[in-house]
Amino acid sequence: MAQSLQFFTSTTRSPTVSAFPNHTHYAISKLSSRRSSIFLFPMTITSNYSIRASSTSDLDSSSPSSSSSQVLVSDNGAGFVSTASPAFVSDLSSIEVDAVTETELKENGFRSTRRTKLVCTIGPASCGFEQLEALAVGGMNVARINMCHGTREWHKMVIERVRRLNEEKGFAVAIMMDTEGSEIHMGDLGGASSAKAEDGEIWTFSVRAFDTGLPEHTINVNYDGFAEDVKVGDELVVDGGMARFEVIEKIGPDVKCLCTDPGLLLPRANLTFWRNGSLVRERNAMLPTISSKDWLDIDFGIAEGVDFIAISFVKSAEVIKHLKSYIAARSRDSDISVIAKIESIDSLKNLEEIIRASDGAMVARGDLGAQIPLEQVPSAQQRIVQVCRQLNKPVIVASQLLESMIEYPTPTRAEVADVSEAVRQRADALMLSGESAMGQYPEKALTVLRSVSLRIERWWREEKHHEAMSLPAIGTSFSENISEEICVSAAKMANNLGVDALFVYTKTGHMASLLSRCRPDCPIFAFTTTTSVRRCLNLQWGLIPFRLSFSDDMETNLNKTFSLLKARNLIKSGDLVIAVSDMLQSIQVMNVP
Ligand SMILES: Nc1ncnc2c1ncn2[C@@H]1O[C@H](COP(=O)(O)OP(=O)(O)OP(=O)(O)O)[C@@H](O)[C@H]1O
Ligand SMILES: CC(=O)C(=O)O
Ligand SMILES: [K+]
Ligand SMILES: [Mg+2]
Repeated sequence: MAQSLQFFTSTTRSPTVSAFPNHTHYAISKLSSRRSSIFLFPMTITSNYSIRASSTSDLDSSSPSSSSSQVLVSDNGAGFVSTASPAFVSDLSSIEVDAVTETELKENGFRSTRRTKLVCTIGPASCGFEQLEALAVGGMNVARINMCHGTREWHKMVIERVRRLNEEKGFAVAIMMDTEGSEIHMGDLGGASSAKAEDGEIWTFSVRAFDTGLPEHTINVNYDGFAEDVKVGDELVVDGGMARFEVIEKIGPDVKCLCTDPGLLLPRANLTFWRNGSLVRERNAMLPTISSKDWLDIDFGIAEGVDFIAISFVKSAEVIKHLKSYIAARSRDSDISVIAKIESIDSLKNLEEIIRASDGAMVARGDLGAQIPLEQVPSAQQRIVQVCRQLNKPVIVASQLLESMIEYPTPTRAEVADVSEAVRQRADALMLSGESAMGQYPEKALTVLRSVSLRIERWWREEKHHEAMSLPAIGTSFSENISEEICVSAAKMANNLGVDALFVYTKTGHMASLLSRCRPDCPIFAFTTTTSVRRCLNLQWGLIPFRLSFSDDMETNLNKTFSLLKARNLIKSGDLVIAVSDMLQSIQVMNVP
């Protein structure tokens, strides 16, 4: 027997009626032969099962799906539906789930699926079709391309390969484009993959263009005002401390520097300047967050239909709002999520409003560690992860998670501990940078992220470390508040009853992220109507996104889903499931028939 708790509100409900529970009364009613329900309703119900909660903001009843056949066509993000050929449409009753999820579900059951999502930066070590496929098989949820490196043609090729992989092999890998930003950095070392600066050497940092190759011990700098701004005696820090120099002389566009801390110089490494022990920030403050080159890259990203655009060196919420309206005006049908990279002092100062304005955030520890003392990075990370969770925005922990694996096939114990801590903090996603872009062991590094995530997640569940994080109400309307309450209650019920999975039927994805925010013990099957929403859900903790054409009738949706999932051995009779949806504000508890 199935049981449900339903919340009914009317479209005309006055927003001034505030104390919802005080205005409700309780009734128990039989809905159907196999489902009994508890109604909480603030008004007289005139007919029972046909009433829908239509005041929810997450409901789009104009969606064509409400009249279409209720067929599960989940390819788990692979885009079969939008590109479906007529031949494929005739076979819509099959379920396409990506190979990784399907294997995990079949072999280990619901409870053991990985909750933490994985992002891999793609570079020369991982851009081949087979290499990308190996990463997809290994659990890559999002492929990141960094516009600091490579040509636009190269990025286009990577995007096309990922798309082809999704289409041909049924994966669901989303694409994130990361902007270069306009911080000061070195040039590309004239084609060399690295250069070694030794103690006591004199190097020239110059804004001149060298047509005939770089002279020895010379570094190009991308910022024209560099030679004017810098002062003799300044400390020049490469990549947050990979090497250090002291400015000893200025000669026109050239700045002579003495190497004081030897180290490896990598192409386009970030440069910061310190004067009397403080970071010199005026220079960067004058540069726009989104440079003219970034705008061209953003146009490219929109044209290519990437799923996420990550903005480097965000200083304020304004730039995010500006970009979001720019994207909205240019890409009417696609939903590109904007991720704010937290990697500067200003981004920490304005953290809450930046995150509120964004669709997600990245703890970009590489540059962050060059701007604040290293020992402050862990607490900044914890704060960013917490704020994101509270504001219901996905958060990625990035940089140097497994840095030693660029060269070695096993991580250090300290690196494993760092990954564990990010998983324990319940970040939505972990990111590989150099490890997957140019390291020797991209797949091995991904395997480490995957196995450490699985182990720590399981340990966390077994030990019942339910953190008592208070989740403040974030919705601005009454119906949004109801959705939040439903998700909080459903997640709590799921934990207390030990259910196998939460099901959420959501058109915008919002209900799914509200459930994810609660970090329940069981996985969340998120059924949504569009491929772009589903790919964005790929970044969120614990969500297993499916594409499903569903109706507003939950009974039909559930029966259809059960039979389609059972046919693929993804669920079995007797599994205990809790379902919520944004069509009918209800919590339904049932055993799979
Ligand atoms: N498309 C690419 N082509 C060549 N090398 C790349 C590419 N993408 C990344 N890399 C290499 O991998 C390293 C790490 O990549 P990552 O994306 O973290 O860049 P980053 O330069 O550290 O800058 P950011 O602060 O934007 O992350 C880079 O320093 C570069 O050497
Ligand atoms: C990822 C990134 O941009 C950083 O760590 O600086
Ligand atoms: K970048
Ligand atoms: Mg950075």
